[in-house]
Amino acid sequence: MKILVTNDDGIHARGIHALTKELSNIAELYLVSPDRERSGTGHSITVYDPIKAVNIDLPEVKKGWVIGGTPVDCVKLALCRLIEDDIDLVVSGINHGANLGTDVLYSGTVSAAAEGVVMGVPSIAVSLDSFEPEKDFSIAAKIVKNLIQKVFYNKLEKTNLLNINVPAISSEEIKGVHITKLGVRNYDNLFEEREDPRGNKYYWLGGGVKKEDQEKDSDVHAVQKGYVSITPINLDLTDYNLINQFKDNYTDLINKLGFEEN
Ligand SMILES: Nc1nc2c(ncn2[C@@H]2O[C@H](COP(=O)(O)O)[C@@H](O)[C@H]2O)c(=O)[nH]1
Repeated sequence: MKILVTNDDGIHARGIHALTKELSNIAELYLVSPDRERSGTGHSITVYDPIKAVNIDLPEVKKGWVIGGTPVDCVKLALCRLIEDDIDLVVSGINHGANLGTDVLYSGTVSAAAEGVVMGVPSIAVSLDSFEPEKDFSIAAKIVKNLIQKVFYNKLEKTNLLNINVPAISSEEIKGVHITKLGVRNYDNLFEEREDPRGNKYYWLGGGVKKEDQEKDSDVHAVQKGYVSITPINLDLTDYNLINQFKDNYTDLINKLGFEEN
């Protein structure tokens, strides 16, 4: 099995190295990682700047690159240009901090995995529910390895994206695994206002989670209660209910818009 490993916290983050150390036991690894922290970059790509790619030698990795781009650039560049072999799985993480509920819309970790699915490769995003840089990532890495080896390998369809969140507790304390839906994460979006030496105002996004979702089948609730959360995510954003509403009222809608049907 050939796995492409990436992340959004950058090559110096501990999470990606815990992941490659563990996954190198079950697969041949390729790594493409941003050269610096790219948290919160969502599905952004680099269009108007060149993307620098520098080889990196890592003991657990067949070939590795560090690039001056976003997490999605990493996967796109890897699958379209850098790697000639066929990749069986993209694994993005281990993120420093959970990516639960609506976090996934901002998350470079999840979007890098989503790009794998866009490129036709089954993909997994994995995050640890802790922002402590010295946190032990090995438990989350072992969970991902076991899930790939024992549950998902050869069973993931080409269109599958799994978002995995691991509670930051000991393996003995982890109560099990829940298959969940995306919950709701509301943030108290504290933008700190500051002033530069020339009197120009600038802002820093800070804040934190304001209210956690209490729905029992949500990813937020599972991690809160000490379970590993696995959320299957579909990239089809179409609102089929609304399509049917438009179809049911099509004639009326067209008349209101003043177009004559040809
Ligand atoms: N202060 C806020 N933080 C937010 C908000 N929405 C998401 N987030 C955090 O960003 C990361 C992005 O994920 P990553 O995989 O790119 O690191 C996410 O985990 C949340 O912690 C917000 O509205 N305000």
